[in-house]
Order: sequence, then structure tokens, then C-alpha cells
Amino acid sequence: EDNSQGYCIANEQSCATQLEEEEEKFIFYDVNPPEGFNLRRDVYMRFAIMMSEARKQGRRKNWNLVLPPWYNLYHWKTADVSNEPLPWSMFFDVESLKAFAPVVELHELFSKTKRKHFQIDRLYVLQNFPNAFENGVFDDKWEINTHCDYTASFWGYKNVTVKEIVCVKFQGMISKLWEVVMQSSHKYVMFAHGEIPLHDNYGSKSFWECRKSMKFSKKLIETAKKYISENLHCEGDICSTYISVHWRRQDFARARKRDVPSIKGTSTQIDKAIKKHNSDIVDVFIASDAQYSELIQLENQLKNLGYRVHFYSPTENDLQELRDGGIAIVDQIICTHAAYFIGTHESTFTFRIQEDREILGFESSTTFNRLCPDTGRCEKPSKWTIVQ
Ligand SMILES: C[C@@H]1O[C@H](OP(=O)(O)OP(=O)(O)OC[C@H]2O[C@@H](n3cnc4c(=O)[nH]c(N)nc43)[C@H](O)[C@@H]2O)[C@@H](O)[C@H](O)[C@@H]1O
Repeated sequence: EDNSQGYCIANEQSCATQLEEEEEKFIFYDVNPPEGFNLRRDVYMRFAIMMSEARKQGRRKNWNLVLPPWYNLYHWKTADVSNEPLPWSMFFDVESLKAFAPVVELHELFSKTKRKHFQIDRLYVLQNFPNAFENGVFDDKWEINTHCDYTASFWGYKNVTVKEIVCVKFQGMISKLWEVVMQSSHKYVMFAHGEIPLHDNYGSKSFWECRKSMKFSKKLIETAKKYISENLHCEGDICSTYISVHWRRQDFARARKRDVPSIKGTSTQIDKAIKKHNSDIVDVFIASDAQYSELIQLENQLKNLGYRVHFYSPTENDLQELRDGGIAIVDQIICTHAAYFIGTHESTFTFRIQEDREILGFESSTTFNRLCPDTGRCEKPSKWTIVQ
């Protein structure tokens, strides 16, 4: 450092450039490939809060978080939509994210550095400790693991590589990750398995501030609002005209039979909930990943009970423009504005809808409701209410 300062005095122009370069550092992260979109949103929040809390404390002001492009998500199955890495602006209002934490899109960084080939200095591969409760306690801790085997992939970019890979066993709060970051003076540091570090304070004031900053893109909001206005006859944020259901099927219907109802059980529960909440409601909006044949069965059963059933069915054009990820968000926004919402047990897709309803100010009894299995126990959903 002394040397570089000496150089700076001798040559002011490069001094400025050099210091500026030294100031800006970047954290990249990635998430376990099979994880879905809505868990990834929570992982983002952990990193964004880590950055913003450090800044609030007047520390690490030169560090920025690189938003990992959305690439090749397991649940995005529309085959004929081209499979390229998507920026966050496809789904979110990035200016709003930036107002909460120092984040940058990967393509912004590419254009800033003007390089054809981008090399990350060090990649830390996070791993779980084999025994989280060693000696009966869950301590926050980390340690370098010399047994390390990892094939890195960088959101589909062939021109991104890494100089050095280090495996780190990690458990505990994400703020502890700064200790790992500060191991070196590198400029570009990446974490794989970003889902391993936990929130410092789940449900705290800064949690909700970050959550509020995760506004969806204008395009997605407009698409959902147009659908609500045309099909569900509501113009405002808090609609009284329809109820919404997130009916998660696929792997949930196969592997979580004890948590989810049959198709018949679903229609019976929806009918019961409407009668209890407001028997004047006839419009039911269903968001689902179910197969077409299952949707038709549910629709017929609800029709027989006297309801009008609505699904958001994108046109080919919508699908090309919004992609699977955007279509799912439109479903979520429509669910968010309903008079009453029923979700699926332990689905992060449902959790994100519940959070948005908290932000809009719905009565929590209209939000924290779930579909129960046809028989057996049905635990009430946890109420993660907003902290202002
Ligand atoms: C058991 C776990 O469940 C986790 O799912 P869970 O939390 O529901 O929620 P997500 O993590 O978002 O993953 C489910 C994905 O399935 C699609 N999907 C689910 N429900 C709907 C819907 O109502 N409408 C539309 N359009 N799409 C839907 C969507 O792509 C969504 O991101 C998975 O991420 C994990 O990989 C694992 O399978």
C-alpha cells in the first residue's frame, strides 16, 4: 500500500484511477441449482441485508453485491423459450433494489470493466458442517475445508472463470460471512451455495425494509393489474371481489401427500372458506403449477358449487416476453390483491404472497390460510406479520 501511495503522489492521474479501483469491490453469489425462484428471493435478502447493515454501521462501503442472473431454473419448463441468463430487471424494479442495498447487475459490471473475459479472484464454496449441533449447541462458525471438489458454473456465461476455489464449512448468521470475505484483499469474491448462511434477524425491521424494496417490474405489475381489472373487476390494491388460492401440485402432490389435499378436498375447502369469509363472492382465482387435466377437474368441481373459476393463461406472446418466471409472478400478484388468500403448506411461493399481503395491509386472518390434507393433522401456518 505504501508503494502505491508513493506512486500516487508522483502521478495524480493514475492515483485517482487506482484508488477508485481499490475502492470498488464485488461479492458474487450463487444458489444450489435445484432451488426454486422463491427461495432464491429469500437468499438475495440475506445478502442484501448483510451489505446494507454493514453500510449502516459505516463499514465495508466499497463492497457491492452482484445480482446473479436467472439461469436454467429447474421449474422453468417451457421448452421453446430460449434459455439464456436473465437479468433481475426482467422481474424486479432494480432501482428499488439499489435504493436499499449496493447491488449491481452482472451485465452492468461487464460493461463497466469492458473485458471480454471476466475472472473472479476467489470462489468460496460454502458447505454444511456434518453435525450442526456439535456438543449439543448450534454455534456460528466457519472453517476452511481442505477436501474440496467443485465444478463451478457461472449462470451460463462461458467467459466467466475463477482463479482460485476454496471450500468453507459454514454455519450461522450471514453477517459472519464478512470474516470470510476479509480473508483476502481480492476485488471479486464469490460464494457458491449462498443458501447456507442464515438471516441475522428473520422478520426484523430491516428484513421488512428489504422485502418492501423487492418491487416487481412495471411490466409484470401492469400485466397483473390489467388481468384483475378485466376479469376480477377490481381497480384498487385491496380487492373485495374475489378470493385466491395457490394450489401447489407437481412434487408437492407426489411427495407431500400428508400436507396437501386431493382435488375434491381442495374444492370442498375453497367452498367452505368462501362461505365463512363472504358468501357473496363468486369469483375464485387459482394460481397453480398443476397439470392441465387436474386444473380442469378442479374447475368443474368449483363450477358445480356455483363459482366462476379464473386462471391466468398467458398467450404465446406473453410467454415469450415474460418467461416462466414472469408468468409465475403475475400469478402471485393476482393472488396478493384478493379479498382472501389460501396457500399451500410450506411453499415459498405461498410465503412470498403472504409477505406482499402484509405489506399492502391486509387483515392477517385473510392471509395466513392453507389447504389442509383430506385427513389427519393440519397445523396452522406461522404468521410472519410485518414490523414497521
Ligand atoms: C419442495 C421444494 O419446493 C420448492 O417450491 P416452492 O417453495 O413451492 O416455490 P418455488 O421455490 O418458487 O418453486 C416452485 C416453482 O414452480 C412454479 N410454480 C409453483 N406454483 C406456481 C403457480 O401457482 N403458478 C405458476 N405460474 N408457477 C408456479 C414456479 O416456477 C415456481 O418458482 C422448490 O423450489 C424446491 O425445489 C423443492 O421442490
